[in-house]
Amino acid sequence: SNNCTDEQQPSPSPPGVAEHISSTCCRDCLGMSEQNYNLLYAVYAWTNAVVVFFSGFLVDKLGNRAGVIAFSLLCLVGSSTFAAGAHLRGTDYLLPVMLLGRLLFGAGNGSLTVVQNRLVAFWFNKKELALAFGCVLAFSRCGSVLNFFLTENIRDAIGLEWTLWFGVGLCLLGFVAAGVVSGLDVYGVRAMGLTEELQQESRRVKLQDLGQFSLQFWLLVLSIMFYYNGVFPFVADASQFINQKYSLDDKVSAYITGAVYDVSMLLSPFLGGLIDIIGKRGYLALLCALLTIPVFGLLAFTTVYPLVSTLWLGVTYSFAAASMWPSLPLVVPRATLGTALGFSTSVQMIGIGVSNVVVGRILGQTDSTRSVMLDRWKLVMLYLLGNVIAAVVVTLLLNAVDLKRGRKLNQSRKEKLSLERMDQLVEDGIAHASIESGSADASSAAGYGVDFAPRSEADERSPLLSSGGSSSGGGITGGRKHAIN
Ligand SMILES: N[C@@H](Cc1c[nH]cn1)C(=O)NCC(=O)O
Repeated sequence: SNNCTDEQQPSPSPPGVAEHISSTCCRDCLGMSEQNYNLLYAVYAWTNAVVVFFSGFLVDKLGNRAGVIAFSLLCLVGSSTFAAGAHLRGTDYLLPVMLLGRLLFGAGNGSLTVVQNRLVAFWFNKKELALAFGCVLAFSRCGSVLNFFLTENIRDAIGLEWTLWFGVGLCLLGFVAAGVVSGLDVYGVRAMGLTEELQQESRRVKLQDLGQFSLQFWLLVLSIMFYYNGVFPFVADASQFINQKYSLDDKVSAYITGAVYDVSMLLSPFLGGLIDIIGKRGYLALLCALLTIPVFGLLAFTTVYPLVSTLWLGVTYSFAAASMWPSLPLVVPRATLGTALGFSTSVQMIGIGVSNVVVGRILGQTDSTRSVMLDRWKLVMLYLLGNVIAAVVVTLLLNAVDLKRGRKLNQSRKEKLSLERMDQLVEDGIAHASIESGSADASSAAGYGVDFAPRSEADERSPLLSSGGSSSGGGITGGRKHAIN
C-alpha cells in the first residue's frame, strides 16, 4: 500500500502521518509535489477512519462472508487503480487516479481488519480468543517487517510501477484467501446449524445498539485510543527522532524503530496464548500502560541508547494489543461485535490522526537548529507520554468498573470454566424442576426470567450471547449472575 520504503510504519499508516514525514521518505515521487504526495497518505488514512465506523455495522447486517469478499475486492480494485495511476506520470490524470485508488484501498483495508477480527472472535470465542487475535496481529506485523526489509529492494530491481503491481498481486492473493475463508465460514456455520439464528440476529441489529453498550466497552475504546495515540505516532516518527537526537544514521535509526514491530511480531501469539490462560486482561492493560511511561521518560529526558526504549515498547505494546482488542468481544453481544469493532477502530484512527497533526505542529514545517529541534522532540515525547498517562487513568477506571460488574475481563480460564459449570448445574436443576412441575418454559416456571433462560446450543458456544445484559441485539439471552451489565 505504500511506495515509501525508508521507514517502517504501522500498516496501514495512520491518518496525518504524512504531514511531516515525506521529506525523509519520498525519493521517487512520480514527479508529484510533496504536498500531493502527502495527500495520498491523508486520503487513505482519513477514509479508513470514517469508513470503518459504517463497515462494522454493515458486517453485522450482511455477515462476515459478504464483508470479507466485498472489502478484499475493494482493496484489490483500490490497489489496481493506484498502480495504474502510476503509469500516468507526467499527465493531469496522475493525481486524481492515484487518489481514487487510495480512497478505495483505504475504504477496503480498514474494513477488512474489522471483519477479520469479527471472524476470529466468532470462531475462537471459547478458549483461544487472545491466541487467535495474537496470531492475526503477528501476521499483520510480519507484513510491516517484510515491507521494511523487501520493498525497497524490489523497487530497485523492477522499478516503482512494477513494485506497485507486485502489491496488487498480494492483494489478489488476499482476495483468494478471503474466498477460502468465506467458504470455510459458510460450511462451519451450516454444520453447526446456526445459519438461521445468525440471520435473525443480524436483522435485529441497529446502529442505535451502540448506545446500549456497557461502560466497560466505552472505557476499552478510550484505553485503546489513548494507548495507540502514544504508540503509532511514535513509530511513525521515531526514525527521524532517533536520527536527530542520538545522531545515528538513517538506516540504524530505522532499524531501531522497527524493533517495536519485530518484537510484537514474535511475541504476540505467545502473549495471546498466555492471556487466554491467565485472563487478567484489565490488569494487564493497566500494567502495560504503566510500564510504557518509562519508555517516553527515557526518550524525553535521557540519552540511554534508544534500542532499550523501542524493545521495551515492543514488549509493552504487544501485551497491550493482545489484552485490549480481545477484550472487546467479552463486553458486547456477539450480534453487534462488528459495530463495536468498527467504532473502536474508527475512534482509534481518529485519535492517531489528531495526534499526528499535533506532533506535526509541534515539530513545525521547517527544520531549525539542533537544540531547537531537540526541544521540540522533547515536547513530542511529553505529548505521547500524556496520552499513555491518560491510558493509565482510563484502564484504572476500567478495572474498577469490571470488578463491580462480574470481573468479566479479569477472570482466568479456570475461573470462567468453573462459573460456567455452576451456571450449567443451576440451569439443569431449573429445567428438571420445570419438567416435574409440567411447565414448558423452564425460566418462567422457576421465576428467574431471562437471567436463567435455558442456554441454546449457540449460546453454549458463544459466551458473547450471554455477556450483554442489554438485549438490544435481539436473540441475545440475558446475562448470567456474573455478567457484566
Ligand atoms: N485497528 C488496527 C489497525 C488498523 C488500521 N486500519 C484499520 N485498522 C489495529 O490497531 N490493530 C492492532 C495493532 O496493534 O495493529
